[in-house]
Amino acid sequence: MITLSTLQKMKKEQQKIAMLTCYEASFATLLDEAGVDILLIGDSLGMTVQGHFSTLPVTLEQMCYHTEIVARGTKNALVLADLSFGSYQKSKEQAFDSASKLMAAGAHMVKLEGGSYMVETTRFLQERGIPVCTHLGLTPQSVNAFGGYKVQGKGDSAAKQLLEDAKQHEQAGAAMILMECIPASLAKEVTAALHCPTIGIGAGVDCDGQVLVLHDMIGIYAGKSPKFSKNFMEGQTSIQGAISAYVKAVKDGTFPSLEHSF
Ligand SMILES: Nc1nc(=O)c2c([nH]1)NC[C@@H]1CN(c3ccc(C(=O)N[C@@H](CCC(=O)O)C(=O)O)cc3)CN21
Ligand SMILES: CC(C)C(=O)C(=O)O
Ligand SMILES: [Mg+2]
Repeated sequence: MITLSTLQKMKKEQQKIAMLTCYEASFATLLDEAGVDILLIGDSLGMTVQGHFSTLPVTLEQMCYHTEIVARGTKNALVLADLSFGSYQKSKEQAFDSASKLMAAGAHMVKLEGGSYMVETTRFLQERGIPVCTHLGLTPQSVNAFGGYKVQGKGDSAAKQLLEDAKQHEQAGAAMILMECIPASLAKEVTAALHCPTIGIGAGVDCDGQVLVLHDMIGIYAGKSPKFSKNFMEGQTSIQGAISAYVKAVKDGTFPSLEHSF
């Protein structure tokens, strides 16, 4: 079983962490058996499974349902679940109520999106026994504020702010930091500055681990996949083969290459 201490050990020993999104039991078993370290029940299911244009319409009840059916198919991997939009931003108490439901559904850790204003929420959950992953950079629940899915952390002051946010969340007890769609050089700097593991998506090869959306990496997403994702079905004859190729590419540091980075 992968636990928090496994992940810390992997960072220390420079073994890369392979993570994928997963929304249901059959894929959970397949990914688990292929050696994926962390299964993320991402609110991206609003786009991949439900066909919405953003992650905003996803409800906490839906996240709990998907967490339950992923957890049921998982033996070894760590199960990480996204807090849905509106289920944690109001107060740290609201966040605890929502996170506790995801934990009861089978999550081992919850992920929240946010910068400095979320630090006290991270602390509140962590102190109450809920491991937290903080998602920084392109936080998709803020797509309307960003004006689109755009690269974040560009320029000195944005980079400095992101590094500061990461350090503050770590100090507040975050077990892991996930960085999305930021310059590779910044993600490298953050990874070196932290003791906890970092996971990147569109954040370059120097994070402690990588994540992709499952539907992008097997080439079945109906919308347009981001530039940083890669279709691992190319050259493979089965989904199992594609998943194994992804795990291997993350572990040996050949994914992401420069064409999948910013
Ligand atoms: N299928 C899918 N894959 C994802 O990676 C993903 C989701 N859905 N849903 C939730 C968020 C949204 N994400 C996205 C979506 C689009 C871009 C995108 O199109 N980015 C531009 C770069 C823009 C720029 O250069 O500033 C690109 O061309 O990739 C990025 C992240 C990542 N997440
Ligand atoms: C893109 C990943 C990191 C995510 O948050 C999701 O799948 O919802
Ligand atoms: Mg998400």
